[in-house]
Amino acid sequence: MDVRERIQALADQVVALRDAYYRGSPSVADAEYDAIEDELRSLIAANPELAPDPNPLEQVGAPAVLHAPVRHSRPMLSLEKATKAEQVAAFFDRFPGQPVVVMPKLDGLSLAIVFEDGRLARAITRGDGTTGDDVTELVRALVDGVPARVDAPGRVEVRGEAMMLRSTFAAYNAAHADKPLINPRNAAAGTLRAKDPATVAERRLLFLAFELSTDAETDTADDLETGLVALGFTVADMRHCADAEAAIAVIAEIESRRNDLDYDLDGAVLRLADRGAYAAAGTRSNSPRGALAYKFAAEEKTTVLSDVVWDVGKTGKIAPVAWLEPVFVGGTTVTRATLANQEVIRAKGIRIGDTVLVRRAGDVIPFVAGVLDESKRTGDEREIVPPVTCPSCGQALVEQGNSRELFCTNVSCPAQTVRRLIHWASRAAADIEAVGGVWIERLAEAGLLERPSDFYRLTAEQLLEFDRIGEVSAARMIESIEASRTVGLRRALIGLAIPMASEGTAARLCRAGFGSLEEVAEAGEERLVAVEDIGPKVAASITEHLGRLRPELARLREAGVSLDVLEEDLPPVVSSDAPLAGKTVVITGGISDPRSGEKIPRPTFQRMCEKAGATASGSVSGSTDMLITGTDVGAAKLTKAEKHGVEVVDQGVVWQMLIAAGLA
Ligand SMILES: NC(=O)c1ccc[n+]([C@@H]2O[C@H](COP(=O)([O-])OP(=O)(O)OC[C@H]3O[C@@H](n4cnc5c(N)ncnc54)[C@H](O)[C@@H]3O)[C@@H](O)[C@H]2O)c1
Ligand SMILES: [Zn+2]
Repeated sequence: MDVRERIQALADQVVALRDAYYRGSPSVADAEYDAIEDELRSLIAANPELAPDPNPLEQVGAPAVLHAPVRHSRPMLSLEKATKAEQVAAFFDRFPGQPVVVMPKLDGLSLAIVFEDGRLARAITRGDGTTGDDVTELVRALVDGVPARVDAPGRVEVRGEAMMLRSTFAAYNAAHADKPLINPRNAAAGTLRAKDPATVAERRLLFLAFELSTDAETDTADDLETGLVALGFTVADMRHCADAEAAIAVIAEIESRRNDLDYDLDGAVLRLADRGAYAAAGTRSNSPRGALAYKFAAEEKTTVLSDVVWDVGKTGKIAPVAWLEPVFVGGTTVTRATLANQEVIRAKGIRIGDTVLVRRAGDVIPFVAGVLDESKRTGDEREIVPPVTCPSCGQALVEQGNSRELFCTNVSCPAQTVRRLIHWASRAAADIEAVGGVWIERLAEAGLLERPSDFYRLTAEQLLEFDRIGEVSAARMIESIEASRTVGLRRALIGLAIPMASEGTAARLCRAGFGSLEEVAEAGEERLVAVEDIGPKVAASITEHLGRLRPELARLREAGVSLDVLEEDLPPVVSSDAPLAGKTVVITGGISDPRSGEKIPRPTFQRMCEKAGATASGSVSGSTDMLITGTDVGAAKLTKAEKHGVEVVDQGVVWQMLIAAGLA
């Protein structure tokens, strides 16, 4: 194929892929689409005379199907892309002396919100950049962060991104396993295409603002962020940077914090902070000159599903694991991903041999989001058939719940035994660091390990029988096991892998006054449900399983393993004049000691607040009294705090209280 043909083929592909994407059913991952655009861009740059006409790279979006078309006051453009530090430096060089803000490039859906004489008049999607869809009613009903009124006369237009939070996305998919959403961006776009807000009520969105334009006579701040905040908007997290070096540092920081946020971002945006300067910089055919997008590594890619293996877990659950052709996604090479359960596989229509979309975003385990383009099928794909017997012990499996999860109920199933032993030795439990999973498996095969208490009977002599264990490693293993005898109530309970009992459950039992694992085993369901956040199902599971494990608890005790509550797991002793007495607090952002500037891990700071009488909770809700903010606080948390009328207090104020009370 000559260059002319290649350019035409790529241009056709770009048009077709955009069309599918803007209709809501992308056929490739964004990273793959971007690669096609990049190739086309560089071929055209090298052969400008061969540029196709029209050139899709000079157009925005796609002529989407519009229900209620509205023309934009000014085009809604794309952004120029950068991937290198030099490009950031070149941007600063173009605008000497101009202040620049750096903010996350939010991976949602752009909206223009128009106010007339203070009232919300219209909300419009980007569409093809010139004409978008009127989605005012949907925005009023479903999008947080768009005020119904602003205190400004004339015409005010605010642009920004409508985002589905990752937590909303996960909750929706958990509740609708039969019809899962593929990713938050697509979900946001789909929400604003709905005919009736009631049908998508569980798919709330959050609007984060990043652009402001007003009539000449309207007196608002020159600084973009100040202007948006004054109008009452939640603003994309903007940071002023004086030079390229500072901007590059902020970009790196945004990328490193990417996993801590509750929304997807696919890069960072640099933009002139002064509204007048941004407007004066003007535009190219499809992007503003006063902004630049720095792209990060993709969190979604497509790859081939080469097989599905059914894995036996520590509670006997048999879960499908996707074996993938290696793919670089979310910063690492992924070869395995979860497929949840047989109902999810069925709902998504996945087959072995399919090209699947793999997502690894935030702290979640990589998972197969679905099949994007069924037309890629060759006919050689195979159906995924769930097993009827346990792959480890051969016992017939039982199905549980709506998602028809499969379980092996054989208590002496070898695969489960090994998983439980590995779990006992894991960091969150007994933390037997020197005995890894492979050795646990060998020791179990050799008949030396069957239950947690067996670890404490192992001798160096027994270990030395194994080919690849020498004196030094045998001694290390024994020492590591020895040290784990002080495991205590909380971590022992975690280590015993009681179904439905989480790490939080174990912590709450300790704080509720239980002194030992035996006491929990004897408590009975009634006493257990009295503990905060422990429901009847969890209580029943604890009672049943700890009852069955009574002989094992006795063996652990006999081996000198502590199953008593440890001082570190008890609630701190609070004096009556404690400065935060009775307050429920949420801590967010980076924490550092104002006296030394030293970074303080959040659990350490939380512990100090608890000593000052506070009860710490993980998320802002109606029962929160105070949101304690450190550095780089996400906009979503602040919006939520505002919504619930929660007092927002800077960490500095709390540090002063803690220091004055002698608690820090
Ligand atoms: N998978 C596919 O087949 C396919 C097809 C077409 C497009 N796409 C994807 O769609 C995306 C759209 O590309 P594009 O060129 O239209 O948009 P872009 O990547 O150039 O970004 C422009 C958009 O970024 C948004 N944005 C987010 N945060 C912002 C901020 N802080 N400041 C300013 N703008 C901000 C705005 O909504 C703006 O419309 C790309 O990520 C591309 O990969 C995918
Ligand atoms: Zn089994």
